[in-house]
Amino acid sequence: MPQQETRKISNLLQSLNQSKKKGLAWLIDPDKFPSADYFIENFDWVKDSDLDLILVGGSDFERSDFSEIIDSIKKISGEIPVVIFPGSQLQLAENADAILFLSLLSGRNPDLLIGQHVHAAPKILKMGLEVLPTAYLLVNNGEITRVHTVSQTLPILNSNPTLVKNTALAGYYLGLKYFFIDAGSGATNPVSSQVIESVKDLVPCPLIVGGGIDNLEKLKDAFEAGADLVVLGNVIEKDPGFLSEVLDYKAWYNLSLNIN
Ligand SMILES: CC(C)=CCC/C(C)=C/CC/C(C)=C/CC/C(C)=C/COP(=O)(O)OP(=O)(O)O
Ligand SMILES: O=P(O)(O)OC[C@@H](O)CO
Ligand SMILES: [Mg+2]
Repeated sequence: MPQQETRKISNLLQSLNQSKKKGLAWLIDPDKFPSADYFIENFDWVKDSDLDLILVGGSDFERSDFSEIIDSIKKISGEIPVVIFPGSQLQLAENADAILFLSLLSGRNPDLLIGQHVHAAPKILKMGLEVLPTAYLLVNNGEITRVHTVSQTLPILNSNPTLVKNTALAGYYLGLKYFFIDAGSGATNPVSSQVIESVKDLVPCPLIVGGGIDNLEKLKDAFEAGADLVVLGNVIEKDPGFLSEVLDYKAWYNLSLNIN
């Protein structure tokens, strides 16, 4: 029987959702992972920060050293959970703290709705990873990013919040517990506030938002629209210093929630 004893990340996401405090996740793309030394030199301070989560995954990753990369990340993560954000069932490692068990609901590619999952499930059971059943929706202004190409699916349009809502509701009725709306890595336009608000109003679950969020204004828009956890990837690759700036902003934002 699967043992679902560890619920550390589940509790973390639920508590962000219930407290209305905002969380930040840093996405590390293993394809672009520079070296363990680069990480320690530039990000050793992260273990003492209030970063909520580190996600690791990529659309194209095919190397066999996924768990070595996670080991290197663990050197700078301290108590911050390291969670797999898998592009495929090849991105699994038992030294991670949990896995986003994604089903790509915005598309109609059966392999990403249930196929990869059947291959991954017995491996995950053996590894004893905490599993986070997650509805994954790609939503943007029609741009084709890497994840669309790899998944052979089209995004739902920001201009069609009704379809996003109906898709999220179907995911909720299927029993999925976490919702991740992603514009795609490096998207020019992030998920719109209207889309975030409409899912937030409908689904009483932790809401993760990412893709193309590359400045504080876009981060603020996502927080205000109702994202519980915002994912940043490309912007940190381009400007590692932005991570500390954004963490300061999150601290200020959460403090202002207490005051208002
Ligand atoms: C449940 C398991 C084990 C697998 C299923 C995995 C599913 C459904 C994946 C959905 C489609 C997919 C390919 C998602 C990839 C998401 C991801 C990790 C994106 C990270 O960003 P990149 O797109 O690699 O960024 P760059 O374009 O910057 O390289
Ligand atoms: O790299 P960015 O654009 O921040 O996107 C992060 C993540 O949501 C991609 O799946
Ligand atoms: Mg990638």
